[in-house]
Amino acid sequence: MGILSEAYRDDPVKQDLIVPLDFSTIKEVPESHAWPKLYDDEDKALDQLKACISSIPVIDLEDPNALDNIYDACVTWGMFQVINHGIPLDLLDQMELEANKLFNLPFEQKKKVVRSPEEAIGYGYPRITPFFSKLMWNEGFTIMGNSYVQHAIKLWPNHFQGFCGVMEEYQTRMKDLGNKLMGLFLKSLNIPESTIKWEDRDLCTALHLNSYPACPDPTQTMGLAPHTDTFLFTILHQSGNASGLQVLKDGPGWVSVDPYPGALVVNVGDLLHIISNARFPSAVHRAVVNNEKQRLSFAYFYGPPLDFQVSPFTDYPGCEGPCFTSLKVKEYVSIKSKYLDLALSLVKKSD
Ligand SMILES: O=C(O)CCC(=O)C(=O)O
Ligand SMILES: [Fe+2]
Repeated sequence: MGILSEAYRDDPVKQDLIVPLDFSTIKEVPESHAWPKLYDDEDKALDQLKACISSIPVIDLEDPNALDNIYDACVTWGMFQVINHGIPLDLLDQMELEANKLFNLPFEQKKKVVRSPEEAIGYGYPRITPFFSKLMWNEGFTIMGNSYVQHAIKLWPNHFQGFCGVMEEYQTRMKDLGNKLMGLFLKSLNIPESTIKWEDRDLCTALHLNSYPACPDPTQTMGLAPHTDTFLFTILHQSGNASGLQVLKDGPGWVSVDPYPGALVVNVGDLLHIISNARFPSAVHRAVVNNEKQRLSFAYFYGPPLDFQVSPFTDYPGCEGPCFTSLKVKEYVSIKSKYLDLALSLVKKSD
């Protein structure tokens, strides 16, 4: 955790881009959060049509064809949903209860655990906020390792154990699932596991809880601006009661990724894009909001140790050489935190 904070320390964020609005008191979208109109009724109808003709695949991890399905989904979408993933559904329910408990605290309480300017952990607006001229309709809480303990004690001095137990269990289960998915990604790309080796305890992971409060005019604001995730891949749980996640696809444009009962969303991030030598796209995605209910999502970011050297794997038929320079994870994290969506192009090899 310390090392990742180091990577962020060079770029402290201004306080007003960290502390969210007290959304519970807001009756209309303020100028600070008004993005150019996102969609109108025609777009909405089009979205529904697109959802009928193309949607990201749902893959059963116990299906004998899971590996081929994962490869196809990653090449086509950089994203898929998984079922039979081994995460108990009641743990997902408990996560929702705990996240609700946190985000529904009075604003003054939540401010006690606000992220400090050079850190990645704690409560606040998304960390990508400084790259956009408008603020997002989102409040989040980031956990790395056991950082949640100090925060939970501040929030609930006498009953922090419930929150802590669930966060710990969730991270342990996510890491196991992450290891399993990592093995499948490598297999699907024909990359020998021996070329990508690290100690489990050194993995760089983070858990980010997102809350998107119901919004008086969802067409006017953005829940989470378009981005790619930095690490290898992300495992996302979205609460079942509201859609919001969208993935960008050549052709149809923004395609909704609606919650599928019991499924988790998995998306390719920048580092897997680099390792796959651009065979897997790093999924560009965003979240929109709705005017009826709060939406929650939990993103678990799975990354290699920060000292790991990331190199494109080029030993496959038809490969014309590496598309990216090889670099350490912490170097890439630092480039990403300075340049966001330009980061991948900055590490691209010139012809
Ligand atoms: O809320 C969502 O569906 C997306 C969250 C996300 O992309 C993130 O936290 O990086
Ligand atoms: Fe994301």
